[in-house]
Amino acid sequence: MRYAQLVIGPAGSGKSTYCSALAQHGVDVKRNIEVVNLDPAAEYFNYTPMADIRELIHVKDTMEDEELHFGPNGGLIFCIEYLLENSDWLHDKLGDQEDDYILFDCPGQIELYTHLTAMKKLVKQLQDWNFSICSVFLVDVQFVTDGSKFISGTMAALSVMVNLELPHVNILSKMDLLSKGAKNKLDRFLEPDSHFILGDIELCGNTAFNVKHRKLTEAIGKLIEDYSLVRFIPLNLKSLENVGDVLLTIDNVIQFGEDQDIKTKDFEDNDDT
Ligand SMILES: Nc1nc2c(ncn2[C@@H]2O[C@H](COP(=O)(O)OP(=O)(O)OP(=O)(O)O)[C@@H](O)[C@H]2O)c(=O)[nH]1
Ligand SMILES: [Mg+2]
Repeated sequence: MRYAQLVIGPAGSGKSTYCSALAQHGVDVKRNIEVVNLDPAAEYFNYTPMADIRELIHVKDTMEDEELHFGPNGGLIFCIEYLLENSDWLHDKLGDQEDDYILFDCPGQIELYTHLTAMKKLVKQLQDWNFSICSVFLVDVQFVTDGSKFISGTMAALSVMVNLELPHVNILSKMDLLSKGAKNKLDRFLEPDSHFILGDIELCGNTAFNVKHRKLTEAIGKLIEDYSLVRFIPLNLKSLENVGDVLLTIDNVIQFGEDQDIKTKDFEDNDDT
């Protein structure tokens, strides 16, 4: 078995920073964590990738091509489909090391995860190569600090979960940037309590539309609460302990380390006899 995190989320949510921080954390705790760059338009990241899609195809190739003439978003989708058609390239780059742990740093176009099929096909390919994989959806915490934004962030997470059909972890990134007041408020959101979230939704006038709209928001809030549909884990990359905890949560989801535990236990049992 091999292990992977599909690191996804909106543009600028901190995916590449997360990947490089986790790779560095791996070095600190003597764990091998590799990163693969899957963003064909990436300009800068702070890690040494074990594979980089830009070596295969760059989004500029698709935009400058006389026949294709894509814009940046269409070009990106073309690149991911091109990668799927040339999966041998990725297979070679990934090698076949048992117990490998790889982060896939994905592009920031949210439509790739909410309704297009290219990412799903990529996931299927990785599973066929024996990867235990989960999606890690990053949301910039600064975009969910009031009630209505929190609900819309939650709905975005939910549509990604439904589309990818993978074990899934939602992360609130950039916690280090949050003020103390905002942090306290967020704590109330994180214990799903739709009444608190709803109390934080501003009503601009009591027009018939606003009243209806509020009812809808309440219904969605209640649905999320009653079914515990979406949970977020806050991540502060500046806290070593927090990074370790988040990694452990994800390890459990992809069952990383379970074999090792069993092996250790067998050994201990043998010792007793
Ligand atoms: N303070 C702080 N800044 C962060 C953190 N994570 C990311 N940033 C900053 O946010 C910006 C975007 O970060 P990236 O890691 O490039 O985000 P991304 O999701 O990879 O962006 P795209 O690949 O363009 O979609 C950069 O300026 C980062 O320095 C964080 O945990 N704390
Ligand atoms: Mg990036």
